[in-house]
Amino acid sequence: MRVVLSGGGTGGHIYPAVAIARQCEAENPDSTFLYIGGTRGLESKLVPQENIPFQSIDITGFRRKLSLDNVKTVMRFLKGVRTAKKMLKEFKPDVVIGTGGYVCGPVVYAAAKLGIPSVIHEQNAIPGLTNKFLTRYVDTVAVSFEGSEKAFSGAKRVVYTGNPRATTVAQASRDRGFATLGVPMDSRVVLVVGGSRGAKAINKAMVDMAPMLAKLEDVHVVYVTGDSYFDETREAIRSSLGTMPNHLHVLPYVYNMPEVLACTSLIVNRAGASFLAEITSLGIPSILIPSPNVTNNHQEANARTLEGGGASLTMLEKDLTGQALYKAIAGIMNDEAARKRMAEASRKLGKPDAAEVLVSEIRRLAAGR
Ligand SMILES: CC(=O)N[C@H]1[C@@H](OP(=O)(O)OP(=O)(O)OC[C@H]2O[C@@H](n3ccc(=O)[nH]c3=O)[C@H](O)[C@@H]2O)O[C@H](CO)[C@@H](O)[C@@H]1O
Repeated sequence: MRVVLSGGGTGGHIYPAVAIARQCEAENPDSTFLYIGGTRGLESKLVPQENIPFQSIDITGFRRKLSLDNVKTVMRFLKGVRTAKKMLKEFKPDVVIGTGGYVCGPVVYAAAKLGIPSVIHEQNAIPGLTNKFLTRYVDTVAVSFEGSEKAFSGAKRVVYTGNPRATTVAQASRDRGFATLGVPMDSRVVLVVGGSRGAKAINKAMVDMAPMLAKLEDVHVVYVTGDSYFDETREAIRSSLGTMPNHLHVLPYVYNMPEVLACTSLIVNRAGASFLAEITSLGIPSILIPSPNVTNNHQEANARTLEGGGASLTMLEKDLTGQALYKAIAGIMNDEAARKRMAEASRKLGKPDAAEVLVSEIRRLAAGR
């Protein structure tokens, strides 16, 4: 099968596309791929590292307010469609898959216009702008939440698949997670992350909380700042504590996140949909701090779903302080029964076979059925 993948901007749109490629390969090692991403998104760095052939087009997103920039965006979109058509005619895919983010707009639209079977995968319960626009052009919309089908009125076909990244993490090695972190096997690990790009508010709370962490017994705190905040955050912690404690591991980014998640006891995070699919696939309890700066406040909706199921605590950014975060972490890590109950509830919300379900839909389309 010849497959074009497109999605980007942030990790939450890129990794599901990579997970689809891995599942296609596992089922048929002769599968060939082309990933079409944006010139400026995180995908231009991550996809080549995954050894998936990568080509880029120049594209920006729409602003919600009327502005001159939107005129330029329309021009770039049309140019993007022309470029994508050329790439597709050359690669001759059996199927084209978009996983959200601006860049998949022109690529999936071009595929539909050329009559190539196409699919979009939506990670959130509320669709993003690009996927909403593409809904009426594609053959299938694959959704991550059961019941979110109704958000895609006008689609030819909507299928509940879950998020394919759930399958990747379900297969990851826990031992390799401990080994790459350099902590003893079976340590209790609390992982703190601010989505795929880091989050200033979480970084500030972590700096304030750092002196309290020594009170958590037998716990390793792995704290991922995001590339662009790494130096300043690490320095702030060092200067507040005078040293970097052994049980605190500050990292800019984690490239083998599935393995690190596999050895995590509790996660503190934003509430991006791909991350949530991953942590429920593994049954990890969580404290979620939804980003207040996303379309339709969809991260709070994501977080409330997990909280409602008993898998998570939601902490709104306006209530986030070092003290409040420490209290929430200690409350869960010092109460093993509560942590286990949350873990069980988290696992109940997971869908670890998502990639298989989605790839079987992709095969059906590629075979022209
Ligand atoms: C600000 C914004 O618009 N965020 C959106 C974006 O979030 P974002 O890109 O942050 O997405 P998620 O939090 O859902 O996923 C992040 C992905 O990056 C990976 N990862 C992250 C950090 C790291 O160090 N290493 C690593 O590999 C995670 O394992 C995960 O696969 O896409 C999500 C869709 O999925 C949306 O729900 C989010 O609202």
